[in-house]
Order: sequence, then C-alpha cells, then structure tokens
Amino acid sequence: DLASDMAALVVLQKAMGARSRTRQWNLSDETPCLWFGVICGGGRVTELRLPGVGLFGQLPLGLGNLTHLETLSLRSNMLSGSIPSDFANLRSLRNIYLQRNSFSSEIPSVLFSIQSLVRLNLAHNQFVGPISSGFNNLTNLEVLNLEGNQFDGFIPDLNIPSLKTLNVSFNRLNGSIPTRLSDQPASVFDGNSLCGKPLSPCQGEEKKLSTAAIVGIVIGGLIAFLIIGLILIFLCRKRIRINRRNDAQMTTRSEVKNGGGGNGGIRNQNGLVFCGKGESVFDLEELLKASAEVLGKGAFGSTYKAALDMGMTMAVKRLRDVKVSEEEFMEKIESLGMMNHQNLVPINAYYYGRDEKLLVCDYAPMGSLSLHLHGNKDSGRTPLKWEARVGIMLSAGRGISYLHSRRPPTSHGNIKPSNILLNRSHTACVSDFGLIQIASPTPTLNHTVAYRAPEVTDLRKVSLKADVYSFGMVILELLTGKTPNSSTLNDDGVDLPRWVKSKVNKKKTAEVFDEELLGNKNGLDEMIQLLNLAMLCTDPYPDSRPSMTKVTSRIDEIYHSILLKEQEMSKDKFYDVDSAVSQQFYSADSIMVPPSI
Ligand SMILES: Nc1ncnc2c1ncn2[C@@H]1O[C@H](COP(=O)(O)OP(=O)(O)OP(=O)(O)O)[C@@H](O)[C@H]1O
Repeated sequence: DLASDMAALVVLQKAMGARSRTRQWNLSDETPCLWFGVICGGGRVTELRLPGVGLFGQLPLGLGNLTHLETLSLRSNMLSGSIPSDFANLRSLRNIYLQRNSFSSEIPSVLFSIQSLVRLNLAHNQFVGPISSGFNNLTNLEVLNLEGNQFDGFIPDLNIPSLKTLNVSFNRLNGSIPTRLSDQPASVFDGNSLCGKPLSPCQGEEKKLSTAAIVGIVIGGLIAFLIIGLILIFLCRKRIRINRRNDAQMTTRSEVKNGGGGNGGIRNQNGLVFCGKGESVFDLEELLKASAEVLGKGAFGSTYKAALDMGMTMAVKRLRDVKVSEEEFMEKIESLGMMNHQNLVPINAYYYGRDEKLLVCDYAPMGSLSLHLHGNKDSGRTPLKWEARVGIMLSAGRGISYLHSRRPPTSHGNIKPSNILLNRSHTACVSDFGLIQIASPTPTLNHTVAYRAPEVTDLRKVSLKADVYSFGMVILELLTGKTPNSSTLNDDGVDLPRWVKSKVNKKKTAEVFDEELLGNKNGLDEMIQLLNLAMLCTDPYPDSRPSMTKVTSRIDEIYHSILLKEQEMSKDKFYDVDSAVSQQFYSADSIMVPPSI
C-alpha cells in the first residue's frame, strides 16, 4: 500500500538524500504523492523521476517495495555499485533510466525477471562483464541502450522480437555480430572490435564460405539441371525483391520523447523555463547562487560552469545581444529544446528577463575539441589519437545531420571546434545550434568568422550547405592540426582549404597532416580520403558541396575501415609497417581529383 511505498522512499532519502534534492521531501507529510519527483496513480507510487538531483553512492535495498512502480528515472546522478536485488519485486516496471551514473557491477540477473520492461537505458556507466542472453527473457523490451560501458566478450544471440532500438556502442565487445542483428544500423556497434554484417566481414568467414561453396557448387549443379528443365516447360521467370530496412537513429534521450505530454516548457515560479517535457529540477535562485566559473567568452556572450548545491553541474550561457521579442525567443528555444539526439548538447532550460537572457545546458566535463587540439601541452594535454579524431568527426556529423533532417530543416549556423564538446568515450556532442536565429554574434571575432562559408552575408540565413562548409573546415583542422586562421597560413595569405589544395597539387600531400598524427603509420589511406572529403565540403560553390547525410555516411565507411585495419594489425604481428607506409605515400600524391561521394 501507499504506506509501504512511502517507507521505501524514506529509506532512499535517508540512505543518500543528505546532499541531494530529496532532502526537501517532508517526511512528516501524510502522503509522498506531493513530493517532487514522485507521481502517484490509483493510490500508489507509479513513477519516481529524480534525474540529476545529486543522488550519491549505492542504492539501498527497499525500492523493491514500490510494487506499482512503472517508471524509474535516476539518470545523471552519481550512483555507484550495483542494482539492488529487490528490483526483482518491481513487477509493473516498464521504464528504467539509469544512464549517466557510475554503476560498476555486472548486470544483475534480477533485471531479467522484470517481464514488464519496455525501455532499459544503462548507457554511460561502468557496467562490466558479458552481455547476458538473459535479455531474451524480456519479451516486451523495445529499447535497450548499453552504450558507453565496459561490457566485454561476444554479443549473445539476442532474440527479442519486440526490440526496436538497440545500442551497444563504445564497449569492449569483440567477435562476430549475430546474424539476427545484421540488419541493425552500423552505428549500433561503433567503438568495439566487432565484425560481420552490418560491419565488415570477419576473417575466416571466407574460409568457411569456400567449404560451403564446394558443397554449394555440387548441389547447385544438380538443381541447375532441374531448373533448366522447368524453364523449358513453363518459360517463366521469377523476380525476387529484397527490401532493406532504413537505418534507425538511437537516442539516449528517448525517455523525454517517450514520456508523452505537450510541448510547452515547465516554468518555475521565478521564471526559469525547462524545455519540452524536461523536469523542473532546480530553480533560478539555485542557479544564481551556484558557485560559477567562467568557461570562456564567445561571440554570443559568456559561458559559465555552475556547480549547484545539490551536486549537479550545468553550463550557463549568458546571451549578450538578443534580437527577438520574448515570444519569439521562447518559441525558438522551445523548438531547439525539442532537438533530441545523442550527439547534440541538449538545452535544458532558459530564462528571459529584462536584463538577463540565460540558456542552461548539460556541462561537458571533457571540454571542447578546440581545447583538445590546441590546448597547452605543458598543462597535461595528450594528443588526440587518430581513431578518436575520426570518431569525433563521425559523431559530430551525426548530430548536425539530425538537425538538417528535421522538418523544417534546422541549420546550426556556428559550427566550429569550440562548439564540439567531447565525452568520455571520445564521441562528440554539438552545442550552440540555432542560436544565430535569436542573437547577434560579435562580428569581429576571428575564430568565429574563419569557419563561415564565403557566401554567407546575412547571418540569420545560414544555409545547410554553409554548415557543410564549416564542418569541412573542422575536418581540415582535425587532419592538419591547424586553425583556419593560424599564422603559418596567414603569412602565406591563404585560407586553409587553398593551402591544402596547393600542397596536394605540388604532390606534397603528406606535409599537410598534423605532426601529432605522424606516428599513425597505418592510417594514411584514410587520412587522404578524409582530406578529399573535407575539400569537397569546403568548395567555394555551395551546390558542389555534398549534403551532411552523405558526408556522415562517408565518414562512417572510413571509420569502419580504420577499425577493421586496427583489428587486423593487432592480429598480424609480421605486418611490414614500413613498406606499407612507403606505398601509401606514393598513392597519396597520385590522388589529384577527390572521388565523388
Ligand atoms: N556545455 C558546455 N560544457 C562545457 N564547456 C562548454 C559548454 N558550452 C561551452 N563550453 C565552453 O565554454 C567556452 C565558451 O563557450 P561559448 O559558447 O560562450 O563561446 P565559443 O564557443 O568560443 O563561441 P560562440 O559564442 O560563437 O559559440 C568554450 O571553450 C566552450 O567550448
């Protein structure tokens, strides 16, 4: 009954509430149904939503008493250890969101007994061990997100007919992908050492095939005789159509999407508005009294890191020159706040006051791509590895492609390395999208202008193809290690694309690459392919530039060939690195015309 539900919540608060927002729960209330984050239905607690409230430590035993619970969201806290065994009693649970914590155990088998589960998100923790075939017991499961953990071993033969969205990317999985999962998009498996469809074939498959082929030829010969006979008799032909499924994008914020409800934000009493269905987890007062640190000053204003009392850290952008009315501002930010993709930094909340206009976003502790490429080496910056650079291009490309594929399409308008924020698994999230529609950037900031396509004159009308240009500049920067306005180029009076082109024309392609990549002897082919792609993106004529979708799928192909090579290299200890390199240098300069994509 409700009393035992309340007792379970009291246990939670006592075990880990001291520094979290649950300390505001008034334990002398008669019912927990008015406590924030607690939703009741039919006289029982049905939802517990405590995202980012500063819960710290191991979950206590006791939550298992919430036997009518349907949704449990404890995402973005600092939970560690394992999932308690009494979760087995949560027989009504449909949605579990535990992403972005620090759980570090194996997945406990109790989870596999919760038959009612529809959505399970354990992404971005440190779960270990194999992915269990116990998931096959979850016959209602539609979403399974295990991205960014430490799972190892093989992927089991998952046979869950209800499953619509799967993500096992960025773990330590190896071996071949089960055939049943071969129609999943390749991105589902990114960042592992996997092979087989939809990735490249596994070594040894060809051998197996050749045995199979011999048997096939013998049987095939006999069948061919029969078929010829039939053809003569019936003179008919058969057509076989193969349908292919479209790739589906995995979202880690599916919780927001699936939660239902209207589009309007939730306004705190004192004016802070939480975008879309986002929970109102703090208020303006808490934000303003947070200890703040300036992260930097950009073209739209300054950005601060705000550490809230409850243990959350947010990035707060103070917009300087907002050019639109309050209504237009709210409308634009609400629509930007609805953008829901794992490679975009979500806008969580905003504030429109007479003197202050604020945007509140997730804080990215790893910092920006700009910092990782050009930060001070003496202060401990480690060079970005080749695979990491391509992984960053791919994930940022996916975020931008998502914006471009909205109806109506949204252009980013300000793509540059300081707006590409990295996370732990060396994937990237793109921030500051669409701000150009509401605020005027400082016109003179060189580091902003240098990425802008030459045809852009009216900043509020940045086209999709202008985004492609800016993204091409970022690819060039990742390959050359040079900013578009670096002094080496300015001395020559040329821009980055023209400098690269002139080197390629002089058959000095190898000279353009970042010194920090020179140790990467096995990647020259792919470096050249990406260089060609970046040159297409930075073509002065917008119509000659490829679409973002094409750019991203090309990077995806290149990224997979890099991962495959890595895998082969680690197997083949007699690989002759030096002769491979000299061959690649030769082919580098024979490429003059970028291949079309
Ligand atoms: N959500 C965030 N998490 C962590 N760092 C951030 C976040 N948002 C911005 N930053 C960093 O704060 C600094 C200032 O950012 P800001 O967006 O104000 O300026 P900018 O990116 O240099 O230029 P612009 O205003 O044109 O976007 C940059 O180094 C940026 O990478």
